[in-house]
Formats: sequence, C-alpha cells, structure tokens
Amino acid sequence: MQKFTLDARPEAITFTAEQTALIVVDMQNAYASQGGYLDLAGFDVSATKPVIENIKTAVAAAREAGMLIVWFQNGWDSDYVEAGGPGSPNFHKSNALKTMRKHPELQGKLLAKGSWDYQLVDELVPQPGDIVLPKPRYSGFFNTPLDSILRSRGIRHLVFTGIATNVCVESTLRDGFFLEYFGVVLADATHQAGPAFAQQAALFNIETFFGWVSDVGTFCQALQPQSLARIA
Ligand SMILES: NC(=O)N/C=C\C(=O)O
Repeated sequence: MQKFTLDARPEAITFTAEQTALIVVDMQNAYASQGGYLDLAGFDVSATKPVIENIKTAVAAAREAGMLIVWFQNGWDSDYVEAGGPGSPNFHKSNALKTMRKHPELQGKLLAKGSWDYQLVDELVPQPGDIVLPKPRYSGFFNTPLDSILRSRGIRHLVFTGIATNVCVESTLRDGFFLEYFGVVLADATHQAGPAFAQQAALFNIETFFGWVSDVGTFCQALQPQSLARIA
C-alpha cells in the first residue's frame, strides 16, 4: 500500500489511503448556515463559507485518493425522544434544546430529522460509496456504528473536518484516540462554536494531547502523486 506523509503539528504523520477515513462532522444548516441552530442560539456563523469550500476541496482530494468519506449528521427524531429528557445531561446542556425551550415556536425545527436545520448544507453532497451516519450526541463514536465500520475496513487514521472544532470534532477525535485511532484535524476545514479562543484551545489540545493538526492545502499536496512520499 502506498504511503503518504502529511506535514502536521507537532510532527508529520504517515498513512495509507486504504487505512484512512475522511470524517466530515455535522456540516448541516444547523451549524453552518444563517438561520440555523447555532445562529439562532447566538453563535457567530458568519465565517463558515470558506470552511464549506475547504471541506469540498478536502473531500474531493480524499475521494480521488480512494479514502472512505464518512459524513455525520447530528440530531434527533422530531419528538426529541433521542435527545433525552430531564434525566439526561444533554437535555440541560444542548443549546438547541435550550433555545427551543426559550422559543417554543422553534420546537420541532432545530436538529430534528427531516428539517432544513438537520440537512447537510447544499454545497456538500455525499456520493455513492460514502457513509452517512446520524449521531445523537457530540461524539461520533457514541451510539453509532462508526467503530465497527472503521474496524471492518482496517481503518486506523481519521482525518477530521467540520463544525464545531471544540465540540463534536474534538469529542469524536478524543474518543477515537481512546479506541487507538490516529486523529488529524484540517484546521481550515473546521470552525468553532464560540469565541476564536475556543478554536485555538481545541487545536492546542489536539496537537498537544490527542492528535495532529494540518490544513487542507497541505493535505491535498500530500495526496498528489508527484509529491507523494513513497515509503517502501
Ligand atoms: N456539531 C457540534 O459540534 N455541535 C455543537 C453543539 C451542539 O450540537 O449543541
């Protein structure tokens, strides 16, 4: 199998396309569009357009190289049974659920399966062969078949894109770390929920404790045949 070497912080990392999945976390209207959940809850989503474009670029490069693409969609049934009731911390901490309690006219609209909010943004369209997974909590490993899907394909490296860096991206990468996956974040294909320092802190944590940090241009360059670092 051909090996690729990606320049990253804190050091370069080597992987094969067959053993790597590109993970696109929650690129739904809820997280990336004006009028979506994050926007309605008071988070700034004004800088998500370049992130969408960068994800498109990373997905195309990964697809061309033969990597598995996994798309996550965060949310619940329209009655919010999957969100958990007052006995669940999610009921108390989810800003979507809190926003809907504050604005009952939004009930059934935020992060509900079948809603515009739940849909992936129009610019990002999964293709046949990709895997699209619903997830009910921040981590993509929790109550989803992600681990089985990856293990059955011998995948060991996960390249992360999506929103939000400091919530679902970091949660999934951390759980992956505990399950022995090597996690890499493409920083310019992610965006935080909250102030800019949340992005910096998440990337610091990942780079220092849980994984590696690179960017889309470097990722695409690493996958180009002429710049491949062929190792045996
Ligand atoms: N996709 C995410 O990172 N979500 C962050 C917050 C939420 O879903 O409430």
